[in-house]
Amino acid sequence: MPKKVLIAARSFSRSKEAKAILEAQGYELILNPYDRPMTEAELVEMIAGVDALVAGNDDVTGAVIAAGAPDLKIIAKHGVGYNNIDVSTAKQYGIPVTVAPGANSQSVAELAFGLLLACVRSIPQMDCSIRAGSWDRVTGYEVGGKVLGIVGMGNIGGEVAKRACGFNMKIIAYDIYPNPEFIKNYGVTYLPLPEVIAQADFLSLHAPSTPGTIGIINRTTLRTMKKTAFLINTARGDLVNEEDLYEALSSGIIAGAALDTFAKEPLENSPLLTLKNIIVTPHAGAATHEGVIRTGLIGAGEVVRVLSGQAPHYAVK
Ligand SMILES: NC(=O)C1=CN([C@@H]2O[C@H](COP(=O)(O)OP(=O)(O)OC[C@H]3O[C@@H](n4cnc5c(N)ncnc54)[C@H](O)[C@@H]3O)[C@@H](O)[C@H]2O)C=CC1
Ligand SMILES: O=C(O)CCC(=O)C(=O)O
Repeated sequence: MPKKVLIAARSFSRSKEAKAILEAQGYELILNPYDRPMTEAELVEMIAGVDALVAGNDDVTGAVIAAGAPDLKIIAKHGVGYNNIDVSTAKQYGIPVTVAPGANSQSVAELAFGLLLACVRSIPQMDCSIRAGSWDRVTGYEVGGKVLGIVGMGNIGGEVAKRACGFNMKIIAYDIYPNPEFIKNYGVTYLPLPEVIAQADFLSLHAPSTPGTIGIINRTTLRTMKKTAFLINTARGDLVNEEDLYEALSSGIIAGAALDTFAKEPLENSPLLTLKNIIVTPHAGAATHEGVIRTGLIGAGEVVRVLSGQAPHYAVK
């Protein structure tokens, strides 16, 4: 009987390089039949008898893991943010959860920077306006000399800081573990979170979703931001209270925002979509050809290692 790998992560299933590694082992690949992340119920229905699960942003709950045990030997996250996976239940069943550290950092950092520039120069708004028959120029702002605040200075935050140096920005950051390399290489100044939020002209979020970060951008903290500031969130939607952000954007508390991630995805019928000073993308930070290949190769390698009895390289602790 061939070993079975359920590939819920749609990016992985489109990566012939990653799939080839699994196919070379003779595994049977079962693909996510939906054109979106899988729900708990859908995963529970398909997980029985599966040896490995490659998960994207699918709902890998305790019920899914319980339904997969004892056959399920590994959950390989196609990416880095594993807040959608019930790691503690996986641990109880002795199932390692692996990630692909750094594999998509460049892709996400480039999108974050693209969003930052799109916000401050109103790029999507001007594109829309020309298509509607007008030739109005929006006067924006330069980013050189402005303060970029980064919350979560890890792999992605570091890549964002590297790019900000090229734009001659002043970089301030908050992280629970300051990294001296970022101070040395990119001139990052670490500050307490309230100071980063208050001083930033652009506030870019790159921390994981944890009990310590959920809701860090809320009514109270938004009111401490500059009125001219822009918020960029390519981390996780639940870092931002969306109702409070709507209020802040519609009443001029901050100038604008760009969001790639949302509390509930896909984003549907959100009041945020009625605002002109917001740009949204569909959790596409990691969606580049290069990033998907790197991420898939790491995930496939982890699956092969575990299914052949070896320890994974990048298991979540
Ligand atoms: N939009 C997208 O497609 C993607 C989004 N992401 C999100 O970005 C996040 C960051 O990714 P990486 O930089 O690769 O992870 P990383 O683990 O390299 O960096 C995360 C950083 O956040 C810091 N951190 C943890 N808790 C914190 C707290 N309470 N306050 C401040 N800092 C805290 C850590 O010390 C670390 O330096 C992921 O967890 C994921 O949620 C990641 C990849 C793609
Ligand atoms: O789109 C993906 O593959 C997941 C990207 C992501 O959010 C992550 O790596 O945490």
